[in-house]
Amino acid sequence: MEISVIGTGYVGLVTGVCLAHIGNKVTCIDIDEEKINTLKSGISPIYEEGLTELLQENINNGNLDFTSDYKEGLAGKKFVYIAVGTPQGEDGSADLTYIDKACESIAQHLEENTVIVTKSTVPVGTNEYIKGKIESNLINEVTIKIASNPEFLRQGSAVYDTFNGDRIVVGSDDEETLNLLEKINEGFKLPIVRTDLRSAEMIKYASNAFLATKISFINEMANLSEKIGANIDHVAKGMGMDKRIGNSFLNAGIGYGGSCFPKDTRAIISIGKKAQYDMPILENVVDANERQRDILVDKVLKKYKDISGKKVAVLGLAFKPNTDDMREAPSISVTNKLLANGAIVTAYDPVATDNAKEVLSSQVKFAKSIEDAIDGADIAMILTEWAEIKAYPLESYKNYMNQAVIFDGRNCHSLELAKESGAVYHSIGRPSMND
Ligand SMILES: NC(=O)C1=CN([C@@H]2O[C@H](COP(=O)(O)OP(=O)(O)OC[C@H]3O[C@@H](n4cnc5c(N)ncnc54)[C@H](O)[C@@H]3O)[C@@H](O)[C@H]2O)C=CC1
Ligand SMILES: O=C(O)[C@H]1O[C@H](OP(=O)(O)OP(=O)(O)OC[C@H]2O[C@@H](n3ccc(=O)[nH]c3=O)[C@H](O)[C@@H]2O)[C@H](O)[C@@H](O)[C@@H]1O
Repeated sequence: MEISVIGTGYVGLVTGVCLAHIGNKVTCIDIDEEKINTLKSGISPIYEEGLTELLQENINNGNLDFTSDYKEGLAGKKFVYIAVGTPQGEDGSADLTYIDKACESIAQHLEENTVIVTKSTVPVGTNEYIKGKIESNLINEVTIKIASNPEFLRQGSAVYDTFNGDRIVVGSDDEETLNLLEKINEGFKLPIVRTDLRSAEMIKYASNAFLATKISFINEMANLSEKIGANIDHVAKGMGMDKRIGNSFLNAGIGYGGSCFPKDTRAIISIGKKAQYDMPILENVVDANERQRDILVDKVLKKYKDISGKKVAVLGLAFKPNTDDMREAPSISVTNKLLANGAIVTAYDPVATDNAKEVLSSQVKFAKSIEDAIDGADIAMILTEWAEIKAYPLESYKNYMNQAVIFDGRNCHSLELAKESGAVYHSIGRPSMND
């Protein structure tokens, strides 16, 4: 199939590359010319395992190309995927500015009948809005069909998820469009859920909201476990063995971040408000997550009372491992709170340092290795469970720090090893060691 993908961010680029890999002829369009030039030379602007290899292979075999020119990018295409950002607006609802602009550009350059497929996460009813927006701006006499094909990939394992996800959702109010979308997606060899437009849009928000709820729930259990002398690792294991609960997404920590859970939970609350329906569960999920981000610094402040002038090493900055994305990363609020309390902060992340420099305070110093960060530090705080940070032995901290005091916001180490190491070790929802 001849496909055009609008937007080459995490979703658009991975979608475009993977659609090309299963045999489609794909042109990706982005308004960011610098990004397009980078992509044309076979370099991925984002860090995703396996992406560069697939990108280069499909450019070389002629299945994939890139342009910032809509006319060139839409020529001869039967399907146009929209994968532009839908960030959080000021009132918490999804901001559709990028969608609007993409629709206007599509309408001005569409020369034949086309199926518009929305990959971006958009509020219920937006696909109908997109159809109207494009139709009212069309220059040529063409007809468009519309479909929703929400994306469930995770950053850091985006390519893997595209070929190994649990399901693909295709939504349309037109049977023929659903058949076409099903045909395109057959190449991924995953179960396909066929549904109407609005249900497809709702499946995306309901899924992210449920996962966010699971995280806030386990964090609440962790905070209580700590107070009453239980261990959240054992609690989560015991809960997760019940298949109705499931053992994934039960890792307690300093809260969820990233470009999606925070914005999508707020967006669904806003969708509820517009439908005059309160969503008390989700409102509390969001509040609980905000509070959870403070938990680790609060532990530090409880122990030291005054951290002014103390040297704090922050290990891990990205919102989760295997990504360089800093959007809504808990490290932002943690470092701000440390600095506000007078601490001297040195941070290390294996991949996200460049992006972190853009969003963290200029007072944060950046280290090139774990050793570099903890050298001469009074306190070490683990914020992201990178494999490198997890594998770094607790015994080694004392070789560099003034005294090995570690606050682990991602429960990277077993309590047994923590005890043996002799380091003072605090974590989330578990007893402290050697304190
Ligand atoms: N990042 C993720 O892991 C996931 C994101 N989503 C959803 O997918 C959508 C896209 O998210 P990301 O890929 O993270 O966004 P992103 O911000 O990484 O990328 C968006 C891209 O669209 C481009 N763009 C903006 N306006 C444009 C226009 N008018 N024409 C052409 N290109 C334009 C930007 O230059 C940028 O390269 C959002 O709705 C998001 O909620 C869904 C599942 C996973
Ligand atoms: O809509 C989206 O953008 C995507 O959002 C999430 O993917 P992502 O944000 O990449 O990352 P996750 O692995 O889900 O982690 C999100 C946040 O939750 C936190 N988390 C996750 C799992 C857990 O058990 N505990 C926990 O605190 C992570 O540290 C991270 O900050 C969903 O997992 C994807 O299915 C979805 O497509």
